[in-house]
Amino acid sequence: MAVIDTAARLQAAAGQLQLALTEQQVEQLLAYQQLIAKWNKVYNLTAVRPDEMLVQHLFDSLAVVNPLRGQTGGRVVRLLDVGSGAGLPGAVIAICCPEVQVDCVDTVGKKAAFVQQAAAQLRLPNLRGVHDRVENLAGPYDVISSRAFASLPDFVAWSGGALAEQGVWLAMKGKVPTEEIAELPAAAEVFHVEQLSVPELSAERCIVWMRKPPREESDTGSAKA
Ligand SMILES: C[S@@+](CC[C@H](N)C(=O)[O-])C[C@H]1O[C@@H](n2cnc3c(N)ncnc32)[C@H](O)[C@@H]1O
Repeated sequence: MAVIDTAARLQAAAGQLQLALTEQQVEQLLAYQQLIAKWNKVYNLTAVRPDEMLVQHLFDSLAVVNPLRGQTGGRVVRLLDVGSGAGLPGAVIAICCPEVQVDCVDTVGKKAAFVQQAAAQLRLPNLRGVHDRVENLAGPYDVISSRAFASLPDFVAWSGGALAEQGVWLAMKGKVPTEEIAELPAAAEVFHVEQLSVPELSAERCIVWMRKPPREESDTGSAKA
């Protein structure tokens, strides 16, 4: 009964978010949530209680899927989810967007191993768990996402080396982080702050979209002396 209720809530949330999920994707999302709940004690994945995971983890992550598609236009892209923990939002993106190749990086080996295990069990060839510090990754990735990871200045500083020249950062935040935006280094600029509405959640949520500023001619070495 509980499973049926959960599936119905998930379908309703997907409808609210205007996401067309296949039956298989709904099953994968529910199975993913169950995997987190099952392995949480062993892998120390999340402090969120099992009965809160549907909204706080799944719905929250599902809310970024259409905004992401708005940026990529449905193209095949590489996405790096930084400080991904149990795979949030990376695993949810991998389930909903087969065209997105998702790498979830975390410094904690157990968490990266969990994502690898989830990818195998859920049969997701586009999902990979990477055990490393983001600072060590070179990419290039078209999109770099994070949720509950770090301040915006730290996020872009640590992951900038892995972002493609034309790539974008997708930072999931609660209230618009005005102070963090003001403290961004010159190497990153905000081009959009997108408000999100998460089903069954009254808290504020937004995406801060950032990119590398266009290079000056002098940066490219093509300017005349
Ligand atoms: C608060 S958790 C957020 C997990 C997940 N994104 C979520 O929303 O549930 C932050 C994660 O960042 C990881 N982390 C911290 N510094 C990191 C770094 N330099 N590179 C990769 N992962 C890092 C931690 O191990 C931790 O799992």
